[in-house]
Amino acid sequence: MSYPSAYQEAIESLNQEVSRAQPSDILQFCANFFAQRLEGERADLLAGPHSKPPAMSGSAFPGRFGANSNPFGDGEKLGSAGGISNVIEEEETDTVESPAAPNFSFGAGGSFSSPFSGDGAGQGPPSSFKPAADGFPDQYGMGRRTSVSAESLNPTASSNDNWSPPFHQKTLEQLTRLRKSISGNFLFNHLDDDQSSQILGALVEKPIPAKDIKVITQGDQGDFFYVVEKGTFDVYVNPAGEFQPGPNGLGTKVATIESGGSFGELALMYNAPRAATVMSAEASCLLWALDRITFRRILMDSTFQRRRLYESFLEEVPLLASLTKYERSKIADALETQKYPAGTTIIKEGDAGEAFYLLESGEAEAFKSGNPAAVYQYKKGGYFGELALLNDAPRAASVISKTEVKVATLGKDGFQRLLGPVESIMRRTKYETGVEDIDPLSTK
Ligand SMILES: Nc1ncnc2c1ncn2[C@@H]1O[C@@H]2COP(=O)(O)O[C@H]2[C@H]1O
Repeated sequence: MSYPSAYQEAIESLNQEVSRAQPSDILQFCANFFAQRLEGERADLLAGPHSKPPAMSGSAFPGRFGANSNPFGDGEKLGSAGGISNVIEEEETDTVESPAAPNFSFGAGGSFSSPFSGDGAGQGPPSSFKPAADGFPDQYGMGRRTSVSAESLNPTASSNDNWSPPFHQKTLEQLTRLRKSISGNFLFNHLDDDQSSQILGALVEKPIPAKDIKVITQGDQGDFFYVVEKGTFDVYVNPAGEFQPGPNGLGTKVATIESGGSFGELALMYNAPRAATVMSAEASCLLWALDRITFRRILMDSTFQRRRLYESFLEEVPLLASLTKYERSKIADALETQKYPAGTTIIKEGDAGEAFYLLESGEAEAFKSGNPAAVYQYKKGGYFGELALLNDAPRAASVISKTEVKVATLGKDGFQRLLGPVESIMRRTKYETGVEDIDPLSTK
């Protein structure tokens, strides 16, 4: 008997997924698998003519609450737009619309309807999900979907399939604002021109009119990555692994994200439940939302590689030991590696300071003019170049490579934004001879 090719393709995809995931509850797994494929196709149809149907959106892990159910128990709020449940504000009578829908708007009658159909997703986390002590889930990567869709077979842009990103028309004024918002974001640093214009086309503007709007709810499925154009957002982690109703349901505040920053990448990168709840900290905020598939196809590759590349090295840097794993990943996003042969002047005394350096391998030494002996020695995991940035002063010494070295550099902007929590540790560093003589560390 011959089967329709679409059916054969679907069954093959399911087989691959089952053999990789080895689920214990086969029926639930298959039900979720097909429900989510359907969901992806419908979402795409509703999103308009520019987008092509993804083979599958969402994660295939069986949710504690079953496919398409809301962990907060209000199954009736499930929306069809975006194929996912409404969100977020338990108290709100939300009208559900896909944030990707061109005609997205807030609800009638002046009451806010959450724009985030994607992030109120009904799929709860697997019951084994628990965040680590630092709020960063241990299981990241474990539930990683590796098959099924074109997206996940090859998450990077590839010429051998017919995927193209959604395109949302923008005014010149919107484009100018958008370009400015992403210009300082390290995740967008490594895009070529084509990728940049694809990302600019795919982002959708999302005004957040009020304070305390939950954009992301911990434990939910994630469908969008967000860039902050205006306003601030607070990040909360509940040690139970999900947002819970009640006065302490948010958990502890772990971070604040400001304009130019971004959030919501973890769930998309690792196919994991949302690791934190993210809420507007003031009224009149403005976000740009990027759909999961475009994020995975265009942005994820470099982000993922960069975080992996620096993960183990940054864990061994004593200066960064007090940071959470998440704070270290944000540093990894911003680092650039450079190699220098032995005898290279990496930093020149008296110059203006533009970057901070972590020594990835090799050895280097600091020298001060008039003194032929080295005043400081650097080994793997050491850092230099902080004084000029901390004090807005000229370089206090020259740093010269003693062997071939590999350094990870962090620009001034990243240094100021990401190393705030360890500033006091850097200020405590005692230079044995010379450097502190001309550097007014002690005056701070
Ligand atoms: N300490 C933190 N732990 C986890 N997530 C964080 C933290 N600080 C900020 N976030 C962001 O909060 C987001 C919640 O959704 P995601 O898990 O997709 O991605 C998460 C990160 O982008």
